[in-house]
Amino acid sequence: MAMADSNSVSHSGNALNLESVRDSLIRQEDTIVFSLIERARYPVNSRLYNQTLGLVPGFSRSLVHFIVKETEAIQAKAGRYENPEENPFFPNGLPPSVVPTHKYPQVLHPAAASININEHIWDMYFNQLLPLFVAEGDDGNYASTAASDLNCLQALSRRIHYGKYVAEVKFREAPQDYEPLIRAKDRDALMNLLTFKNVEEMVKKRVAKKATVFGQEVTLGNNSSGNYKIDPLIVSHLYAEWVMPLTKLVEVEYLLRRLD
Ligand SMILES: O=C(O)C(=O)C[C@]1(C(=O)O)C=C[C@@H](O)C=C1
Repeated sequence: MAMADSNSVSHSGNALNLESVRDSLIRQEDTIVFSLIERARYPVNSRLYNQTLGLVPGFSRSLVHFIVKETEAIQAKAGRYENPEENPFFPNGLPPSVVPTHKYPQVLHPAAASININEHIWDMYFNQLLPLFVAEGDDGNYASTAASDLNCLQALSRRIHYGKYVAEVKFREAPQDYEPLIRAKDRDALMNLLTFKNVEEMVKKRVAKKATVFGQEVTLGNNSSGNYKIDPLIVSHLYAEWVMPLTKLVEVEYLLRRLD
């Protein structure tokens, strides 16, 4: 029988420890790599991101902004943001959930809810990452392209904000090491303490390998074309330059609030 994957602490009921939290990060790599492969099906479609075209009557921002905001509103009604692992890109004015509340385990310090770096993730994704891996051109598939963008954004956001759980585990495992640094508000020392260079090297190699495996042309013969749907080097660059540094930023922000 297939087992439900333990993609998240809030669903798995697993003990919270560094291994289980890292397992979740590893599983989330699959989601991120697949979401990028899906987005790469479409060309850049830059009209989607242009604020000045006025594509949506009465809405002054870009079409992608409109689609993300409206999608988040319906997902909020269905309870998505009741899950402490999920953070909206447009938190202001979101409608409340209309479905029965699910009891998510209270793992995090309540201050976790005040940490949302999605503005940063939005900027990184559209201005730095996207131009690296999509083709030039415009095929008019704006709604589908925006849905793909939202999948990428949500997968990246979930992974990066998962730093809250990583930080909670690290704090619980060594409060005597973290507490003095938190009291001294010493960001640099906290950053050093929570950094494992060897783990980061493994993550970079593994995500590049996943991009190679998931993004290869599958044929029935054994002639591999050597073409990948997303360049494995771009995926490891994404992790090295943005995903891991932003996860660590979330970890530091969380720890700084951990004793409040
Ligand atoms: O695995 C950890 O310990 C994490 O904090 C996660 C992570 C990452 O983002 O992948 C971040 C910092 C560490 O240096 C190693 C990896």
